[in-house]
Amino acid sequence: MAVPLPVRINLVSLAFTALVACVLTALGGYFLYFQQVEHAHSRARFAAGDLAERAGHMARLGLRPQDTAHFEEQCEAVIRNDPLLDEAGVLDPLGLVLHHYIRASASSLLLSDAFPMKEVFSFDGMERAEIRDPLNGGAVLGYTAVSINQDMVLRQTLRNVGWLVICALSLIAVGVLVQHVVFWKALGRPLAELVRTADEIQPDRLETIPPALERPRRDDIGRVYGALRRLIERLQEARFALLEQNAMLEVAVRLRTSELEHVNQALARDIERRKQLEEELRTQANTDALTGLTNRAFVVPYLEKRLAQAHRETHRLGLLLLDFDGFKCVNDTWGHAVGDRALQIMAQRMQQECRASDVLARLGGDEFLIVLEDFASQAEALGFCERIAAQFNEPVLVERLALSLGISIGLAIYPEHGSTLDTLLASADAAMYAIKQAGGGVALADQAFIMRREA
Ligand SMILES: Nc1nc2c(ncn2[C@@H]2O[C@H](COP(=O)(O)OP(=O)(O)OP(=O)(O)O)[C@@H](O)[C@H]2O)c(=O)[nH]1
Repeated sequence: MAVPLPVRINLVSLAFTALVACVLTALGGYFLYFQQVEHAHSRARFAAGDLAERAGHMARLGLRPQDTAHFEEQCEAVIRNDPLLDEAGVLDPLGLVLHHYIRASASSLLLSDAFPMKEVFSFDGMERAEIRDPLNGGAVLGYTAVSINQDMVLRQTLRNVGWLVICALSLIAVGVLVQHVVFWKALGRPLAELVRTADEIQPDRLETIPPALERPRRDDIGRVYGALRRLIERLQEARFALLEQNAMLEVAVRLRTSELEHVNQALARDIERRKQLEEELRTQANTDALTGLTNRAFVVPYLEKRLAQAHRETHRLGLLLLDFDGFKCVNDTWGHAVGDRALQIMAQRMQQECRASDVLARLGGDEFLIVLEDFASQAEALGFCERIAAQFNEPVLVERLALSLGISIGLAIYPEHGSTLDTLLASADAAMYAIKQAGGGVALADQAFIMRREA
């Protein structure tokens, strides 16, 4: 779980304050100890001086230190009156201990004959004074020495340090409390509110600024609130612009879609028209405009295909070449329009005579061609030719005119009269020409003629 920022700040601050307090307490303890030591030394100096001065007075009265036991009491009084002192003594000029008192609880005995004189003068825990003889020009009569109570110095120092620590801890506790209150009010609560407010911001609820951000604040948090408010305002603007753009985009897409639909429809119509046109063109290309029959362009490739199939399937195929007789005369006598109409009527008659499997084509002028299929014999094919020719027995009625037309038909049969389109056409043409010379009718191709051409 994340620790809130104010608590973290407090913890860091607490750790730092504790560190500072520890350092200050250590320095204070060190200082207190030396103060205490210095105080004990000054007490020892004073006691040693006092003892030496009393000994001087005694010497003025003619009593030397070694002559009176009064100094025993003096030494005891000094030690009893001051707990900071441990031991007091009077020594002769050579360092021999004349009078001496040591506290019962003292840890070690310093002033004894075993304690050398030079140690007395150099030992750090002891203060000394000279006993001067006022009657003898201040000659040295001996020495006084007072040692300090090290244990007591330490105990008192520790006691003082203890108080110091208590004071420091109390100060830290108060400081932390104050800090916590200050940080929570100045930072924690506003930050928590800021986080809650930021969490509540939703894209669809940007219309109103959260009330917490409207409250005026003059501190740094207030600046953060202001920044968040400005951010929301910019988001509002951006969202509004986005909605506008979306709406415009939707309209543009709708327009474009409808445009595309129109274009698509127009394109579909175009394609359909083009297909129809192509179909018409194909039909036109393969159709004779006057009679509506298929034309030469269609029938020649068709004939080639049927010939190939007949070759594969080994069946017969009939080819009829037809040419009107006396048609020029109709044109010349009654005009081209009457000739046209006669051509149309005769084409219709011939077509009616054909079966679905037969193909009638106009090659041009008054020349026609029929592809004949499904016949069992030459006689059957010739019978078909006769029926076609019989259509010309009836006069052709055009604009109250009864026109008489003849027909010459040359019949060539695959494979008897030719195995290729050219030879079949030539056979049929020769037969048709021959019968025309004979005055019209139906003629079967001459096999001998064919043999000659193919040879
Ligand atoms: N009305 C009309 N006449 C055409 C058309 N195409 C060709 N012709 C005419 O048809 C005639 C055909 O000539 P021919 O075959 O010599 O006429 P014909 O009188 O039948 O002579 P033969 O075939 O020898 O019996 C010509 O006068 C052409 O000008 C057409 O589309 N319409």
